[in-house]
Amino acid sequence: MTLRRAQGCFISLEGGEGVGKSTQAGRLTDALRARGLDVLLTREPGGSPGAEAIRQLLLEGAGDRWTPGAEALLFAAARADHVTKTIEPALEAGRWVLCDRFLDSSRAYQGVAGEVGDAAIQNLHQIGSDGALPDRTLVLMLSDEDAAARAHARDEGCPDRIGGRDAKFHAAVAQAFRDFARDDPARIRLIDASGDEEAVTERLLAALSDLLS
Ligand SMILES: Nc1ncnc2c1ncn2[C@@H]1O[C@H](COP(=O)(O)OP(=O)(O)OP(=O)(O)O)[C@@H](O)[C@H]1O
Ligand SMILES: Cc1cn([C@H]2C[C@H](O)[C@@H](COP(=O)(O)O)O2)c(=O)[nH]c1=O
Repeated sequence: MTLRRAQGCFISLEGGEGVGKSTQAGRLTDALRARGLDVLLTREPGGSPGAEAIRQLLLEGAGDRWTPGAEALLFAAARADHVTKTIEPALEAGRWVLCDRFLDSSRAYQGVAGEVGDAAIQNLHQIGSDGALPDRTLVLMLSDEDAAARAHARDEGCPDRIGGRDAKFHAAVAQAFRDFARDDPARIRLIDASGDEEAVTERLLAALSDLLS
């Protein structure tokens, strides 16, 4: 489903742990605002009061706190609240929405790496959020080693419930994002996340050039 909007665009930033999404979400928001756009920066899980409460349930506690299916349902419930309360109203008001993670994180983490299955994740998204999709999804890609080093340095060795999963899980997440981009090149673009922050922001802007003209 295409979300109703006056003139705004819905952009999601995706990728594995530590690739620089949150850093680039802030930088890209500034760059788009400097072009005169009214941008709402939001994130998942979270982005509305209800979804932020669910974020705590998802990211805190023991690794086995939820079954894979329960985890997928919680992400879908948080997303449904976020889409209804935050994303849709902003797009209807003609704003741009930049979202740090969205559906493709559930497809990669729960659907593929967590083995719930892509079709099941898409079904939950249809039920919860009417299948709403971004206009463009930019996936930051970094070698598994460099991403793990960045995340480790940032977290000081104390990752959250999902970030702390093993290297095999995170490699499966990264491969899933590559596969999604191959299967849906019109929406999903892979972006090289290596090098300095400014260079990465320029690559992201280049991947939005058709939407900015
Ligand atoms: N281009 C870059 N070069 C070097 N370090 C970077 C770069 N971009 C971000 N970092 C650093 O890497 C760490 C991870 O960045 P950030 O938190 O933005 O990643 P993320 O993709 O949002 O991670 P997560 O999904 O795990 O929250 C931070 O300490 C950040 O300062
Ligand atoms: C939206 C979404 C997120 N996750 C995971 C990915 C990360 O480990 C955390 C979010 O932490 P961040 O520092 O805000 O990136 O949650 C997931 O497994 N499934 C999802 O749908």
